[in-house]
Amino acid sequence: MSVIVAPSILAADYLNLGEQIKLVENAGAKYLHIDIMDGDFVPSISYGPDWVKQIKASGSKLTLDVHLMVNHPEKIVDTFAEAGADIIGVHVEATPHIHRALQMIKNAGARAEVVINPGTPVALIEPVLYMVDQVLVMTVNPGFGGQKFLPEEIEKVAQLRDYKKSHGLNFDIEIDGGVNDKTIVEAYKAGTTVAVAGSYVYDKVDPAAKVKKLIEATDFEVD
Ligand SMILES: O=C(CO)[C@H](O)[C@H](O)COP(=O)(O)O
Repeated sequence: MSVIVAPSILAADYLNLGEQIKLVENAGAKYLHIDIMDGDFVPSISYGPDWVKQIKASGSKLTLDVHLMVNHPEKIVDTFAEAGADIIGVHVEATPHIHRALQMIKNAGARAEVVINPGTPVALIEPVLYMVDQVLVMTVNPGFGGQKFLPEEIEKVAQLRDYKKSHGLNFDIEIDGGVNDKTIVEAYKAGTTVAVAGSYVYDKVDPAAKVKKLIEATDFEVD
């Protein structure tokens, strides 16, 4: 068993996006991570639902893992589900209506993900863990690629793994930010099942080799 690799297109070469996606898919990535940034919840602005629609229509078999770094995500979850998002992640910090936002994602036929920032404890999302398919633990503060991995976030992964076991739940645990073939190892041991990697994969050198390295680095059994 290895971690599921989710390359983040934030660091990709946008003028050759189709090719960049094929490279990681052929190398063994199963998910493609698409960061939606609104310039408000996070300082940056990225792209919108048309990107998801076009990637879906490109014939890629990758699971489209859409991370909404936006305030009031419940206003746009339907739009992204219609565009073809397979997984939609919403930040607990971005809305007073996290339960409703997750319900909307599920009603729209996508997999529901709740996301926590480094400053947010796991306890804050415990009331909604029974209804999610995936939890994303941010291992950097969201908004920018290329930041340094925060090792203290691994403890939250372990807490979530223990919660899953003690409550008989089966959600995936994803990490995002500063992931490389070194930082992934302890996070995988703690219970990470999906790893987002942006700049490590798409550093313009050899994205396929980087995906393979992440898979190889986690090619061992954990309980
Ligand atoms: O959510 C994110 C930043 O907020 C991204 O997924 C980002 O692409 C991660 O990049 P890197 O792997 O370079 O840290």
